[in-house]
Amino acid sequence: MILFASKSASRRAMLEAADIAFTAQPADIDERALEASLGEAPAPEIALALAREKALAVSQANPGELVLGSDSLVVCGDMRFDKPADREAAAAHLRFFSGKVMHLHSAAALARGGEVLWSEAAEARLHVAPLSEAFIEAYLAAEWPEVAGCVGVFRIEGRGVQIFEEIAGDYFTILGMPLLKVQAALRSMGVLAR
Ligand SMILES: Nc1nc2c(ncn2[C@@H]2O[C@H](COP(=O)(O)OP(=O)(O)OP(=O)(O)O)[C@@H](O)[C@H]2O)c(=O)[nH]1
Repeated sequence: MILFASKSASRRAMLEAADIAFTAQPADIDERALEASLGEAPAPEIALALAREKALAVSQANPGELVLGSDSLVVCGDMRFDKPADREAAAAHLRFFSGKVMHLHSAAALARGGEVLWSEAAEARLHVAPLSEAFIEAYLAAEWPEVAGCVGVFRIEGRGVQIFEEIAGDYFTILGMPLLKVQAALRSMGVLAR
């Protein structure tokens, strides 16, 4: 059994589908302050730092437990995006993404006793179709507020597919965590049977 330092429903669903036993204990860290302190570090490094900090925070509070943390962020053009603050921000994000390539970086980290044992990041590239105002309004009418908790303002398992013309990358990375890498790490640690 591992501790999962996440409130993300889609990440928890991934672990359940993979039959990875966990107890959820979301990390209480100031993600935006940590992200701001990293300045213009490369996006994978920011996602890794946040995933590590979430795992470390919960591992320090639970000595002896193996803790998994994860984080996702989007880079598009020269801008970095987290989850939309409100519906207006969601529409603004979609307007900006229109016709561009969205780089979705997801990272995961495993920690025990306040020490990071493993961490990795993965990137998916999602080519966004030209999005009209009419489409954005209809899309948010259907998908808000469900996508309020989604970086990139989409649920790939839902109507998010309508936004894209082409996707390159791992499905789980897009959902929010590089699950295949997490599974391999847990197997290498003997937590999961091979
Ligand atoms: N359902 C769904 N969620 C997505 C998708 N893409 C990204 N997300 C979610 O977007 C969120 C990214 O925000 P984060 O700050 O990394 O994580 P969080 O939701 O705050 O949860 P924590 O792990 O507790 O930090 C995560 O919950 C991802 O699972 C998708 O296609 N479908």
